[in-house]
Amino acid sequence: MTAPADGYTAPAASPVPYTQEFPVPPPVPRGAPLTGSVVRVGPLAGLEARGVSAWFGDHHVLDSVSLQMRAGEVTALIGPSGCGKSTFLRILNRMHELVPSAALAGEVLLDGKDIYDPDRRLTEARRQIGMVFQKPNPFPAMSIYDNVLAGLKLTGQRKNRQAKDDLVEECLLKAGLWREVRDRLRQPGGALSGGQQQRLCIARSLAIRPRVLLMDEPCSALDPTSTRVIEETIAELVAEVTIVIVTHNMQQAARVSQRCAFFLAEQNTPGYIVEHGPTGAMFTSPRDPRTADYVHGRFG
Ligand SMILES: Nc1ncnc2c1ncn2[C@@H]1O[C@H](COP(=O)(O)OP(=O)(O)OP(=O)(O)O)[C@@H](O)[C@H]1O
Repeated sequence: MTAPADGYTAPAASPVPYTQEFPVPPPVPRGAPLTGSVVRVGPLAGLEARGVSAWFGDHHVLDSVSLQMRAGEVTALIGPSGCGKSTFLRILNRMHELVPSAALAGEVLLDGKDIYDPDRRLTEARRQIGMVFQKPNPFPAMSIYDNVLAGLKLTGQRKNRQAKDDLVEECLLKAGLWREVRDRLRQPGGALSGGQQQRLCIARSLAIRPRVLLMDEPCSALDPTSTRVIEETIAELVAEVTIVIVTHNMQQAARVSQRCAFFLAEQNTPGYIVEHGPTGAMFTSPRDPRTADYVHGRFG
């Protein structure tokens, strides 16, 4: 990883206290029991970014971002458009390097081990750290059943029929979709509603047993009811997979996350983290007035 030298220094956060009340909605209960047979995955894993900077060609888009995303928690990345949240998320599972002009510096540690270590395989990092995108992207002509299993082929895993059936049920159950589709598993994924397609994508991600799930505005294309279902799914999943979510919806960040990081890119400077901490504190008593302005919708 190479870093162009550009002499940029991130502005220091202001210590001005902020006291206005913010109506934080009640959080979705975490780790509620799932109905059905659930096979637990491996131990929970934490993710840590250390001094991550990113570029697209000469465009410096992230500057020295450090953040701990704790095991078994939902961390929400918030901030105005263009401040580098999606870029940061894509760095967390080595997708950033798919862009030909992209460069980065820093470390991303999964359980203390750098996923960018040259001795570690790229496919292993992507298997352990799954991604759900803004727009649901199931394979539209492929059956619901085969969509769930699609990642297995990519990772070279082979299973017998019974093991596949069990895995499909388990993942659809965890994604909150099983009851709606159990009688039509052979129908195409493209025939589902947008919200159902997004849950199918979550089920597909879970089938390869990730230790971290990255979600890039997973509800932005969905109606409020589907959004609520996905949020409940997130609350259940976090008992077994660490989640990092980018959202523009402050109510959603408050509902689903235990911790928040506020990103900002001011006046054509690269994005950086102004402030991060427990979600309740970020919304009710942020340390920096820019955080307060953002979470109260005064800009962005
Ligand atoms: N593939 C790319 N090639 C070149 N520049 C890019 C690319 N992807 C993102 N950028 C630039 O990087 C900066 C950060 O973009 P990014 O999408 O990470 O921000 P964001 O905070 O996620 O924005 P939004 O909330 O609108 O999705 C922007 O200036 C954007 O134009």
